[in-house]
Amino acid sequence: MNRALPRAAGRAVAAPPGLGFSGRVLAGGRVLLGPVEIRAEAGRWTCLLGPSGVGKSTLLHCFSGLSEGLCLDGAVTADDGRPLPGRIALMAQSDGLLPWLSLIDNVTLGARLRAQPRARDRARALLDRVGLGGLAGRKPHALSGGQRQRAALARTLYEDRPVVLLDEPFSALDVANRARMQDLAAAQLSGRTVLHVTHDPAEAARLGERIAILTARGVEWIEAGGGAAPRAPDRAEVLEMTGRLTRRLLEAA
Ligand SMILES: Nc1ncnc2c1ncn2[C@@H]1O[C@H](COP(=O)(O)OP(=O)(O)OP(=O)(O)O)[C@@H](O)[C@H]1O
Repeated sequence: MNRALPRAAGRAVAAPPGLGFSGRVLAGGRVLLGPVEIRAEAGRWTCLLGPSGVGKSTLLHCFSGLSEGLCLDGAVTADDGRPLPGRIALMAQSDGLLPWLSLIDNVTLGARLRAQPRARDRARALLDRVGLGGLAGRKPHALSGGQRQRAALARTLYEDRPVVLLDEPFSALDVANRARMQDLAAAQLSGRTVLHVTHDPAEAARLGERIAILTARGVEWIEAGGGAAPRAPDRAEVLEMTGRLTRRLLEAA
């Protein structure tokens, strides 16, 4: 199949594959997740909600290959049949910033670890976009929790991958920064395959093209309405969807 290449900030990226996981995940003989079947469609933004401890982060770790200590009784697939390593960026729940590096060196860390040239101008531009342009030389300990999370977002966007996994990426942000960072991520990651774990129904209602609720009983899919994302937070369809998702999560608890 011939897919248009998404462009972000004027840069073409490789065609994104869809992702699938089918099966169970175990650790030490205990089932952490599943049996479950879940898909993130190619080039679309999928939000994943669900109660704490149901296995959302575990699923992202399986997709990203960070499954140390986990036993996969099932399959992770890319629908173009090609290997996933090298095509995925993960923004984990913890910011993972290295304390001895400046912000700009943290943003370009992936390139450094891969012994690739570092695009410092692009890193600076991304730090600007997340509102940290004046702090590029600072070390992480001198930042607030929300600033650290925005630096981690800049590092994820810097990776410029066709598949992006986001684990509660805006959870530490104030309302205004949260809306701004949601808008930025939606623009930068448009056309990529995004799987976004969140506890915030309003966020899923703004950003999700498809929304999944994962519970111990399985996955419920909800097709988002309200037009192209990011949707205005006070749009009637967004408010209605926020209420609907909240009700479903309360019922699932
Ligand atoms: N490597 C591991 N070894 C053993 N147990 C694990 C491991 N990783 C996760 N777990 C357990 O698996 C379950 C699912 O954890 P996970 O972090 O995936 O949940 P979650 O849905 O992302 O929760 P939250 O919304 O609170 O972040 C939890 O009971 C957790 O304690």
